[in-house]
Amino acid sequence: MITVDGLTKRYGQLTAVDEVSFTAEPGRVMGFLGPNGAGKSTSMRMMVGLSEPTSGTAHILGRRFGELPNPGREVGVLLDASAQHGGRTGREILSLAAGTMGLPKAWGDAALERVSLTPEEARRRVGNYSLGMRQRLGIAVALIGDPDVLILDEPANGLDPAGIRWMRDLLRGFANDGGTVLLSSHLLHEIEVIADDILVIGNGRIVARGTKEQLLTEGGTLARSADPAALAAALRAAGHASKQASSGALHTEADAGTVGQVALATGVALTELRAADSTGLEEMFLALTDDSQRDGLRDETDTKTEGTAA
Ligand SMILES: Nc1ncnc2c1ncn2[C@@H]1O[C@H](COP(=O)(O)OP(=O)(O)OP(=O)(O)O)[C@@H](O)[C@H]1O
Repeated sequence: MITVDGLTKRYGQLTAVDEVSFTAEPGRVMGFLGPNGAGKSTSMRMMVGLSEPTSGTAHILGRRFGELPNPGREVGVLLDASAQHGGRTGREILSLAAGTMGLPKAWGDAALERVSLTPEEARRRVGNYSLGMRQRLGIAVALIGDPDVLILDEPANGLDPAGIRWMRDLLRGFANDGGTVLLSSHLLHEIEVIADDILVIGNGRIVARGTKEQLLTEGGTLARSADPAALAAALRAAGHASKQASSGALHTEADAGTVGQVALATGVALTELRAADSTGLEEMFLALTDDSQRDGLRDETDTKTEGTAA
């Protein structure tokens, strides 16, 4: 479990992380989503003791990172896959990590296997690795101590779609075995594929949180019809706001059943009716992060959209 309470980091006038609080639960994968510069890396660095918070606390399994006796046995961390020494082989890097944690060398081989790096690849120098291979090696280093918690900053960076699916399965298995996963990304699709719970950060503040299902449901409904203006008016009369999405379809918070009933009663033929799913989540993500980036909104606290899980 990871418990973060009021975590704040100021650099001079800039508040990079502003009163961030959440709990990441065992058995679940939490995605930490936000645009570039939103404060994800700074938050994670504070969680693992690489940066001192201005205020607030972060606990992993009930203790500050610095209080963990052998941190790599409790929490696996990947902050920057390019940070490994390019002149070393993958196997050497894992041997060093095993040595630091006081683990048998064989644990390095087990970690390599878990991330599907072959023995031949492990004998190559990291300087010759693709970005995706470096990410796999970084995850192997995070996993080597058999920790209960994983904190991964942009681990899907450089992975192709098959690689992202592989990572989803790996993290799903880790969580199913009772582990806690926190991973960041600035790409909605990655988080949508991998995470159970989503925490959205914009301009240092949490702007939305909830299970993926909650946030998808909050994405509303998309309806395409022969007469969008008439459908929009009928929805409005029934108490449901709508707006034209970029695709031309109407986007409304009403559920699909309600939209169907309204269309039937109004005599407007529907040509498409579906949950807005990722389109809705994307629009929400863009709107929320745009809002949080705008000057003047930084001091408002009532712009949050809250689900229940985080
Ligand atoms: N050491 C530092 N000194 C001053 N400002 C910093 C420092 N580290 C980060 N920042 C600023 O804090 C803000 C948050 O940066 P952070 O790296 O946490 O964002 P991020 O969400 O991880 O972004 P990205 O997706 O681009 O990695 C940015 O405005 C960044 O410029």
